[in-house]
Amino acid sequence: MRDGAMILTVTPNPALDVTYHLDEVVWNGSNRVGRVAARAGGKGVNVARVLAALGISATVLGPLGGRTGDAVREDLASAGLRDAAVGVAGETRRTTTVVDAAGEATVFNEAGPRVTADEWAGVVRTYRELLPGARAVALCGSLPPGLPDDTYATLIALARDAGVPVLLDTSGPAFHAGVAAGPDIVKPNADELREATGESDPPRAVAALAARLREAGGDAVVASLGPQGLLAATGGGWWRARLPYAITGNPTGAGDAGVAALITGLLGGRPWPDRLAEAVAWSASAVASPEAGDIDRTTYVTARAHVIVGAVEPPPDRTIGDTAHATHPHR
Ligand SMILES: O=P(O)(O)OC[C@@]1(O)O[C@H](CO)[C@@H](O)[C@@H]1O
Repeated sequence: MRDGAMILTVTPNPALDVTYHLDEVVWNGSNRVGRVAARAGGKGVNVARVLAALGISATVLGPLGGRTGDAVREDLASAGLRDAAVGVAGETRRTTTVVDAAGEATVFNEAGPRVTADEWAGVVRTYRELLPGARAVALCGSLPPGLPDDTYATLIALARDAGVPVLLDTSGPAFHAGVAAGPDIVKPNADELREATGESDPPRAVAALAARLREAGGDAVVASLGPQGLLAATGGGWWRARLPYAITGNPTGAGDAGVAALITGLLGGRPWPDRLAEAVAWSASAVASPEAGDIDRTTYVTARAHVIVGAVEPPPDRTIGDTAHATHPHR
């Protein structure tokens, strides 16, 4: 571990996250919005925000452009987050989340601006410069139009060459290509698992993905299954972690809080059951806070005391791959 160094979060498609809070949404009707929040977002930004709240130094990297990009930069600065963003010509996107009083959230994510190869080369250059000072890297969220499917795979290879542990949280073809580059941890949700493996049964899907990840030199699949909690397949065993009760609020960003906890656990070399319990509790604390990227510490404390973590057997008809692959110093 590099003392005094930071966690680098990469968000290729950052956003100005706009959240509308209403008592009740009338679809096909006209709605009066009770409260509006607009802040810097995108998955890696949320991860950095949570890390910062936990007292861990984080740097945000990604392309930003136009007035929306300026608004994102300003918000990052006012949140005290270090930003290594690279300027691009296209206008940074907005996302809109509509949350009602029952905690039902509907998310509208714009595609984002087209990022050119030259512009992305600038981001990769900054990434290379920051890697030697990073304790870990989190690669998070969708790719904007214009970037190839192997964008994350390239960043993973660079991190591995530099000996920096890396976590990948994305979907679609970028996820497929990223897994093949062997990141230390991947964190798919139920839809991403199904999409990546063609399996609808989560344990079988996790087993299939874990086998693929191990083959590529990676280690752990931590699947977030909503109210059913986390299912993790690691080189050291399988675990399920969940809360015995439901949390209502805004679930947007809950996965990002979980990612922040997983990275913290990775750096501390904590046992997996502990890392998963932390991830579930911080995710719960994110649901209980109104905006993505925020956490509610009271909810964390209660949730941490109630998380149930247990070892589980992998599904019998699939292996999870050979655990005797070369071990990584950070695992
Ligand atoms: O379009 P992506 O990159 O997949 O997701 C973007 C996004 O919905 O994810 C975060 C919640 O995880 C929001 O802050 C953010 O805007």
